[in-house]
Amino acid sequence: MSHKSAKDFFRPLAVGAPLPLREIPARPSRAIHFFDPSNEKMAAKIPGMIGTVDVLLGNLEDAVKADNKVAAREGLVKIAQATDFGPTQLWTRINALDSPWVLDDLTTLVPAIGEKLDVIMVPKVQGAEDIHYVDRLLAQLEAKAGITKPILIHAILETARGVANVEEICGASPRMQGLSLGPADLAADRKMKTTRVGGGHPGYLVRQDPPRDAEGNSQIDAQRAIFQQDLWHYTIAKMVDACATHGIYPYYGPFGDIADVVACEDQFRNAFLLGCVGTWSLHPKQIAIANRVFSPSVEDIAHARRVVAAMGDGTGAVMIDGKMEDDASLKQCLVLVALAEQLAEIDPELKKTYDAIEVTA
Ligand SMILES: CC(C)(COP(=O)(O)OP(=O)(O)OC[C@H]1O[C@@H](n2cnc3c(N)ncnc32)[C@H](O)[C@@H]1OP(=O)(O)O)[C@@H](O)C(=O)NCCC(=O)NCCSC(=O)C[C@](C)(O)C(=O)O
Ligand SMILES: [Mg+2]
Repeated sequence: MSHKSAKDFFRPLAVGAPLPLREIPARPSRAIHFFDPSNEKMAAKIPGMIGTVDVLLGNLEDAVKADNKVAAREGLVKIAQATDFGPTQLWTRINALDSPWVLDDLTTLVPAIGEKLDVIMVPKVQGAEDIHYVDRLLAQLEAKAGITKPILIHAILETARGVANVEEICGASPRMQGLSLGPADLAADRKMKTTRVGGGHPGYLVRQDPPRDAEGNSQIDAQRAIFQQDLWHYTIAKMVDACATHGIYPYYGPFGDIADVVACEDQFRNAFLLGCVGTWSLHPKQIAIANRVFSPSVEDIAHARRVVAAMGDGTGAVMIDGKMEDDASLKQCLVLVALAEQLAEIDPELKKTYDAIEVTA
């Protein structure tokens, strides 16, 4: 097997293409909001959403009817050309690499709106070879169109092989920006026996042991607590480790039960706590949930700042409220403080909230 030299990653893959980035910027992306550019009612709402959501994503793949694929592509070009996105990022999800639409997606979008597109999400990525294909093609198209900044790639993990190859996918190109979980396709590909788009399942549970009677016999019919488990824990944890290893960003993905805003918030928060930086929003009402969950809470920031203040030069151990804090808990607190600072830069309301926190001794 041949390997690139380390320095090859810093050279463009086509003469005249922009230089690859050495670091992926940590731009806030709490919610990646999906819209179908062929749906005129939905598309009309997009300019008004700028500034209220971190990422707007024109979706061309699944959830867009086959008859509307060309209209979606052309609709995205029209919206992007006519709109100043200000602080909001513009992403797209192209069709799958084995579909009849993807080549036209790329050869249309890059020349027409390549300067405005921050990230291209590639669905159903199986291994590094899929990223290499898109990487080279993007470089050629960028060079031809005179694009000045490299368009980044985000891969959706939605096949068993993609999950098995997650490490090589993350490291396949300096364009790799991050990963999202694609729970619906992944469930189908793995032959899981669920029928939902993300979220939990009441059958995936652990049950409390049965109580015993005076003779020591198990009372299996007694009332026992059950604890529903998270179907996605393994995959998300694997994604988080692979992304952290490669300096890129993990995201949860879709939560299809739009009406169940409570369970949606729980699923998002699990991902936030495990290390994800954001999630998807399929419906306008999921944006506020994502923004709330993926912004550190006032309590967390108040505590983090207290630890930072108490830890002085960052070494040693101190007691705060009966708990030991040391170098490693300080590092966790610094993750939260840094995230709050990034978010405050783009979200004036949040800045006011964080600025108002008083640090107690
Ligand atoms: C769920 C649906 C059908 C409910 O659509 P609805 O019309 O029934 O909803 P509504 O509550 O009646 O809508 C209220 C208003 O909001 C608008 N609206 C509604 N949604 C949006 C939106 N996203 N962006 C902007 N506006 C939106 C809608 O047009 C309407 O406007 P109106 O008040 O003027 O009548 C609709 O929200 C929708 O199509 N959302 C996007 C779905 C999507 O992108 N799915 C693909 C991603 S998930 C996936 O692919 C899986 C994955 C990763 O690949 C894998 O796990 O394998
Ligand atoms: Mg999918």
